[in-house]
Amino acid sequence: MRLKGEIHNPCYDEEEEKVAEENGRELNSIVGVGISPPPKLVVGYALTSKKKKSFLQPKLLGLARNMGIFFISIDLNRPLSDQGPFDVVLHKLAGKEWSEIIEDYRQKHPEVTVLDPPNAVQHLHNRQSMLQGVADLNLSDCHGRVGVPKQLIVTKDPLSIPNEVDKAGLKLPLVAKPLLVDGSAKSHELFLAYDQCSLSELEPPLVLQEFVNHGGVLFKVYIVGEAIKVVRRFSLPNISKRELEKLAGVFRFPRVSCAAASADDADLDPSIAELPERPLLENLARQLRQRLGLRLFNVDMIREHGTKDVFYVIDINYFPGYGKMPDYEHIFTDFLLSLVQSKHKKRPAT
Ligand SMILES: Nc1ncnc2c1ncn2[C@@H]1O[C@H](COP(=O)(O)OP(=O)(O)OP(=O)(O)O)[C@@H](O)[C@H]1O
Ligand SMILES: O=P(O)(O)O[C@H]1[C@H](OP(=O)(O)O)[C@@H](OP(=O)(O)O)[C@@H](O)[C@@H](O)[C@@H]1OP(=O)(O)O
Ligand SMILES: [Mg+2]
Ligand SMILES: [Mg+2]
Repeated sequence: MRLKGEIHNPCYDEEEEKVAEENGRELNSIVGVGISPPPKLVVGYALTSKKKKSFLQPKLLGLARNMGIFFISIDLNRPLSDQGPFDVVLHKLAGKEWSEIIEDYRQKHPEVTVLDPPNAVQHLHNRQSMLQGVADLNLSDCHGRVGVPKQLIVTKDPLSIPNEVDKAGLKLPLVAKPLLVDGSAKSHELFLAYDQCSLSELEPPLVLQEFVNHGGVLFKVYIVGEAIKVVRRFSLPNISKRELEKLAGVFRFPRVSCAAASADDADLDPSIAELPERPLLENLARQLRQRLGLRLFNVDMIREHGTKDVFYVIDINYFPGYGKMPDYEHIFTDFLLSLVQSKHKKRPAT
């Protein structure tokens, strides 16, 4: 017998199919034979193949299985309500159609924890709404200040950009980022602009953000429910005044901070590498969690070079590359189990 939600999905590669089948087979035998206790938690997932590979690693699946957590692939060709039953649905897929499906499912199945609500995820698909409100967070008394670099949104007419930048008082160099983040490679194509005239070469819609010197180190703050994990990553080096005077043009740069190579073990200047203080991160994460209505995201933070505690949030990502987060399998399984526990707590005693 096959479990509901396990019918062949053409998006699968063979390895993924095997993982899901193994999970399902085991779940069946546990439920059917009745030797082991029933699974505590069934997690349905709808993820891209890239995400399945990086997230559903054997170390996560193995630990989860031992804890009674089973991951089942959602079949995108069948109605979601016919699959499961799930306790949790994990999802990251692009497109309006999927958002509507998952929102409809959420409304009809309030007993299922959908991670995360599509309208909240949507908020991060636009680099303007993504950072809205970060500067207003109340982080006083909290071991540092957190802001957003000065930025300008350009939606049309590239020829007007130099003038708009001038009017807005934005200082060069600028980082140009596509306004919309839709999971495509194009939405991660970023440029550094060294002079005002060349800005008209850029393709709106985009965000122009002041480049903040930060010593070439970035802090990735991963959030999984209540848990926070921060890692250092390599980033763009400082740009000196001299360099700025010498250079003109817009230059595309690669995805520097996405590389799995962490800067955690590098021999770095301590004033640059020192992690933001824990109370600051806890406060930031708590407020962002509330404000965004999300439980799975990460925040890219930089420290203004030459300061001890002036930070900027430059990017927030939904369901980021947790596979690269140290200890992610324990953090994730603990989080999933905490969802069942909080559900039980909410249930009225009979
Ligand atoms: N305002 C800024 N000042 C200095 N460096 C910046 C700034 N904005 C971006 N960067 C650098 O460019 C990189 C990419 O920027 P950003 O994180 O906004 O793009 P992204 O495509 O959303 O990245 P991700 O892969 O994390 O989703 C950052 O990791 C950082 O190294
Ligand atoms: O590529 P990875 O798996 O590492 O994860 C990256 C993730 O890609 P994926 O969701 O397709 O996996 C990106 O998502 P989209 O914006 O493109 O939707 C974004 O969240 C990055 O910030 C993540 O890198 P990290 O911030 O964790 O270093
Ligand atoms: Mg980023
Ligand atoms: Mg991003």
